[in-house]
Parts: sequence; structure tokens; C-alpha cells
Amino acid sequence: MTGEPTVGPPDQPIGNAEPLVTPSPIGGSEIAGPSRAATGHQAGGDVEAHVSPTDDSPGEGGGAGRVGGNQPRASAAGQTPRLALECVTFTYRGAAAPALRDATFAVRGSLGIVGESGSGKSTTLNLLLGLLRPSSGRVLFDGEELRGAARVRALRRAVQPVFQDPYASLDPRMRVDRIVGEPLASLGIASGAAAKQKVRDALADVGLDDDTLARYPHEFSGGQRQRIAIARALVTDPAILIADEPVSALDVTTRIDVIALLDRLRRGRGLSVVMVSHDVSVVAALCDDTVVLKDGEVVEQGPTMQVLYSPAHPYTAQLISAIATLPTA
Ligand SMILES: Nc1ncnc2c1ncn2[C@@H]1O[C@H](COP(=O)(O)OP(=O)(O)OP(=O)(O)O)[C@@H](O)[C@H]1O
Repeated sequence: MTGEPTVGPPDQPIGNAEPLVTPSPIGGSEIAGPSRAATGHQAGGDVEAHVSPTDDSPGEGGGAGRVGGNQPRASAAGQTPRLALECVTFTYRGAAAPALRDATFAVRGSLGIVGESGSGKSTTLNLLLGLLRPSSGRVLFDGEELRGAARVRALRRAVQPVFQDPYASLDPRMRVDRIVGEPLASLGIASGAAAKQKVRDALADVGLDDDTLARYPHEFSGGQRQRIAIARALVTDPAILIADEPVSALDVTTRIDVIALLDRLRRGRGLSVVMVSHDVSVVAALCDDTVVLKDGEVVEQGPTMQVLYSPAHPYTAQLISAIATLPTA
């Protein structure tokens, strides 16, 4: 996605001091973090950190396979999706039209979200992160509506963000051991020797050794920084990574390395990656399913290979028309 980095050094509006206790929004939206929401305080006006109750009960998807528009796909063998949007509409305060309109889809494996600038991708990621509250409809986490502090806390641990720009997303004043270990402290998951071991394990998972621990972000390349950011996301042992253009700030060679890392993690750890990318070849490489957004509406969704190789909607065809050849997932 375009736009300014979403987490950054303290001189930027959205800082890195508490990046995962009060996660920064993707795409620079004004967000009230969970700590404020827990006390009922709302900052920015548009959003809250947890969703409000609705009376509807969670629902499963409809017919199997690719479908046009907004019909959810059937679960694989009735499997409950890890995350889902159910008829979600979101309108920013003061906006004339919703940024997302009546969106329904489920996250089971890895999911790509594609669409042109302004189509609602960032808004969708922030809804999935529990950082925006739907104006109507529901966000479901493991089949239950995302509402109440306990549910949001569970989501914070299980669903971790990876941001676009690894130069902006790591606090330059903090050593790597503290950066990677911060979610453990802020979510109260581990401390002391247990936390140190989890940090080492997370760094090892992304191919970085213990020498990394005492160093600062500026000592690393872009690709290494993105690995550190991914280690920070992995340290809570999440089920889902929500990634905002995770390789777009990297050069081509490094991009391939980080895509290979994400692919290894999703296959090896059974991690779901929900990813926004302008580059459909990245989505083709990593995502089982793809959702296509246009002007805030889901115009097509289904298995990535079907959506990208045999698009049902002219808009999808237009989106991928510039790509001569696509790799297989
Ligand atoms: N904080 C906000 N306040 C008001 N309108 C907003 C806000 N954030 C986004 N929008 C509007 O909502 C719509 C969807 O924006 P969003 O950032 O979700 O799109 P996007 O697909 O992620 O775009 P990009 O690829 O350029 O990042 C756009 O019309 C945008 O102008």
C-alpha cells in the first residue's frame, strides 16, 4: 500500500513505544488502541480497539469454490475460519461513503487482498487487527465475534502485524532483543529467561543468530530488518500474520528472500498470512485465497490460482493484465 510508514521513531505521530500493546494502524488511520478502548476512551473519532456487540450469530460460508462479489466461500470440510468479516461496512467519521461496504470473507489458509489504491485494503487489515470497529456487520475471530477486552487480548496474541517499511517499523533506540521481546512483555506472555529464549527462537526462525540480539536496527540491511520485524511478530507464536505490503520496500533479491521466508513459515508453522500487495505475483506465490476489492466492495474472491488465472470480474482481469506470467503457489 502507499502512504507513510505506520510505525516509526518517536518523532512521528504514530510511535513505536508500545507497538503491540497499542498496535499502530496500517495505512495511517486514526486508531484508539486497546488500552484506551478498555477504559472506554476513544481517540481519533473513527475507530475503537474492540468491536461492539451485535445481535447476530456467527455464520459459515456458502457454496464452495470461487464466487463473485460478496458471497463467502464454504469452509474446508466445515473448518471454522480463523478470522472472518461478516457483512462488514466501515465508514470513517465525516466521510461521505463507506471505505468498506458489506464485505464478507473468511481467512482459512493464507489470504491475499488486492485492489487499486483507495479500494479499502488498509481499512480491511485494520478491521482484521481489531483496530477498527465495524459501522455494521461483525468481525469473527475463531468463529466468535470480536468484542470485549478478553477477546481482543486473545486476538492481540494470535494475530500479529508486519508492516511495510522495515526502516520505519523498528525503533532505532532499541536493541534487537528488546524490539523482538516487546510483545512478550506488553502482552504478559513471558519474562526473564523464558522471554530471552523465545526471542532467540523467533530470531532463529527467521535465520538470524544470537549476535543480532545486542545490535541496533541501523546496523542491519532492509531485508534483515524485515526479518527482525517478522521475528517480533512470531515471538507470541501467533496463528496469523497480517502483512501490509511486506516486501514492497525491499530490493528485488531481498524481496525474493523474504517471500521465501514467509512461505517457509506458513508451510512449516501452519501460519496464515493475510497480505495486501499491489504485486499479484507475490500474492500468487504466498496466498491460497484472494479477495479483490474495488471501491470498498468485494468484487471477487476464491482460490488464488482461479482468481488470478481465470478472473471472473473484469476489474480483476484489468488488475492482472500487466503481468505477463504468474508463478504458481
Ligand atoms: N482516516 C481516514 N479518514 C477518512 N477517510 C479515510 C481514512 N483512511 C482511509 N480513508 C479513505 O478510505 C478509503 C479506503 O482507504 P484505504 O487506505 O483502506 O485504501 P487502500 O486500498 O489501502 O489504499 P492504498 O493502497 O493507497 O493504501 C479511501 O477513500 C481513503 O481516502
